[in-house]
Amino acid sequence: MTALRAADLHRTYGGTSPFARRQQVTAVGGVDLVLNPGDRVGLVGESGGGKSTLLRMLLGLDTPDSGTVTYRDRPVRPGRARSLHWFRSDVQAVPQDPWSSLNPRMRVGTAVAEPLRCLGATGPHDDRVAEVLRAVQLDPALADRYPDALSGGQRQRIAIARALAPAPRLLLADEPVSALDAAVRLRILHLLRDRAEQDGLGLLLVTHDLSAVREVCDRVLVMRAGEIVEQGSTADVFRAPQHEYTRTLIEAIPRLDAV
Ligand SMILES: Nc1ncnc2c1ncn2[C@@H]1O[C@H](COP(=O)(O)OP(=O)(O)OP(=O)(O)O)[C@@H](O)[C@H]1O
Repeated sequence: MTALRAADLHRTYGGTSPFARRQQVTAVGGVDLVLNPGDRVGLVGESGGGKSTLLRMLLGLDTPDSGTVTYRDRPVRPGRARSLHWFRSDVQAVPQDPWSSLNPRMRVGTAVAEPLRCLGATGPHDDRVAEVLRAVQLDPALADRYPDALSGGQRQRIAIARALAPAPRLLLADEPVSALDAAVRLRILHLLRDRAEQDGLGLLLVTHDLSAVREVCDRVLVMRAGEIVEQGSTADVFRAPQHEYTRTLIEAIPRLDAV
């Protein structure tokens, strides 16, 4: 049984009046995608290509205009939190923006434990919180702090720790290392890769940065203007990119991976 499956997803933004129709943007125009436990899939493309929109539909946060998202053959649709527990306990997300994703009035430890509480796990959760903070190379003592006192890179790692806290089977991460310095970035990418290889976590790494995909993923999807223009094993796509757009992305890889 396939875990997460998207079939022919479409999502357009803009109004339906004759005037507004001219301003419509097709954010996602017919995407198919499959993610199973243990998969390490990179979804790459430039800003505005539709990656975040696709991710929101995969997570049941947005409704496609057409097409379906299923998890273990059950439909995934936006709805009340409780009606999605069956899905959220297996599929977690790392949001793109570590500044807005953390409640400034909630201590870090409470924020990291939040998915556990929401999913009905009985506490105390202190040990699990300390474990996942250590996994993302943060001092567990940060649990007592408020997000305002933390750097962007620390917040980003807290968002990753929080997503890992309920031990999901799949992790959908939107630019999860964009705020990290080069050395920490590599360690976090390797943590994600190890979770996939050793624990069978299925990973969808959404990024504009192909070097991150090369570190972590064995399969890559290249998205442009709402469509997957190329896909294949990471090795093949890097060795012999078929699409001009993929070649441009590969040429743009920053030389940070020498750290
Ligand atoms: N809420 C919205 N209303 C109108 N247009 C939107 C909305 N969200 C996204 N778009 C448009 O849809 C297209 C795809 O955006 P999306 O954020 O999915 O791309 P992306 O590849 O994730 O880019 P980024 O990496 O910058 O997040 C863009 O043209 C964007 O302007």
